[in-house]
Amino acid sequence: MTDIDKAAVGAPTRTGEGLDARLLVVRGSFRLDVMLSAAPGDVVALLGPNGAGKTTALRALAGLVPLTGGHLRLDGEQLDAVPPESRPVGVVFQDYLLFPHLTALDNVAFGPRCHGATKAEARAEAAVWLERMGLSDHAGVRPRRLSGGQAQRVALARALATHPRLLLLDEPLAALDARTRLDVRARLRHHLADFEAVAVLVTHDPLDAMVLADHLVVIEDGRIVQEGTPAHIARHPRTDYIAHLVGLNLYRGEAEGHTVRLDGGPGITTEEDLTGPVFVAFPPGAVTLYRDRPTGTSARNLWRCEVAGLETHGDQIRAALTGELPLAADLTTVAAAELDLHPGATVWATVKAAQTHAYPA
Ligand SMILES: Nc1ncnc2c1ncn2[C@@H]1O[C@H](COP(=O)(O)OP(=O)(O)OP(=O)(O)O)[C@@H](O)[C@H]1O
Repeated sequence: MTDIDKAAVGAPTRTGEGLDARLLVVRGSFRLDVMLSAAPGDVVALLGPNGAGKTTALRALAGLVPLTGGHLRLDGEQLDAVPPESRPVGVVFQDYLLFPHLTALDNVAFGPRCHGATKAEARAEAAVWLERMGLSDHAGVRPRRLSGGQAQRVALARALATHPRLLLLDEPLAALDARTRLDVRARLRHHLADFEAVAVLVTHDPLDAMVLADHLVVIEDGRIVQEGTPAHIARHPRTDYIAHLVGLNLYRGEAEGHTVRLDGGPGITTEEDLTGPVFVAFPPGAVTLYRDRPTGTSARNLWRCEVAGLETHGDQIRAALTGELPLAADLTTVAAAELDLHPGATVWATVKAAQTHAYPA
């Protein structure tokens, strides 16, 4: 099954429920052209580097940026021409965008009120949502007295209180510090699991995407370069950007049996027996480094490299290597000291065939 086949898992149902969109937006020299489909209950994450077009896609779904072409259907209804305020869409922005002069309760009540509820109904609904967010005690508080995590929970309550058929989240955790982020991520996961409509999340952070979404859409330069489940994408990256995100060395070449000949580079011996264009990936932790050419190693892959740079990576040292094969290798601080690694040092890198993973390109 290809990645595009896998996308069908999140396709709208035959009754037309869910999201079915082709977003074509031209802004100056930038062109976004992405197809998005999702069934009710799906959480889709748009992931990609700066300037890839994620926010433009989200704003197009919200109606804040007009479509240059394509279509946008939600639960069978054509939304292209529906103004943003009339769309059944809830939006949560990175910087919350709460009304500073309204209390938390009235911020949340604003959503239902705009959708026609009476003041009393809207406030009753808002109280329920604040309670679900664990914020009943803060109902009378204005935004400037809320922490970042609390403000983001109010913003989420405000979006959910309108019972949107499409929930859009633009980098919802980006403004939070690491600890708050953990807490809000866990809560968000819980609320998204209960959410019965389609949710689309924009993020830079692979962890947010992996934890929160069941379908990832990776956008680079206005186009979808890969989509599928988080587990599939983490194991089968198809671009350097994704490989880097999930922490893998990635190469492209031509397989003949257990050997993959890289374009203009050396061969890699792999576990898989394949023929034709393939990707080969292996984690930096699978690389063993030696200062002298090792003898008697059972590893099938051996390359002569040069250390280009060293940086700490968690409790490990990550070495960037150039030479026969550019690669990243992780080693302990003790090992790095024993090998006397420094930029410019020559090293030999080995990787066992069993630790590589090859798959058709
Ligand atoms: N108002 C605008 N007018 C013209 N071009 C714009 C406008 N806003 C954004 N762009 C361009 O559209 C492209 C996509 O931007 P967008 O903000 O959608 O990317 P992104 O993936 O969300 O990036 P980031 O992660 O940095 O937010 C960029 O090249 C940007 O320069």
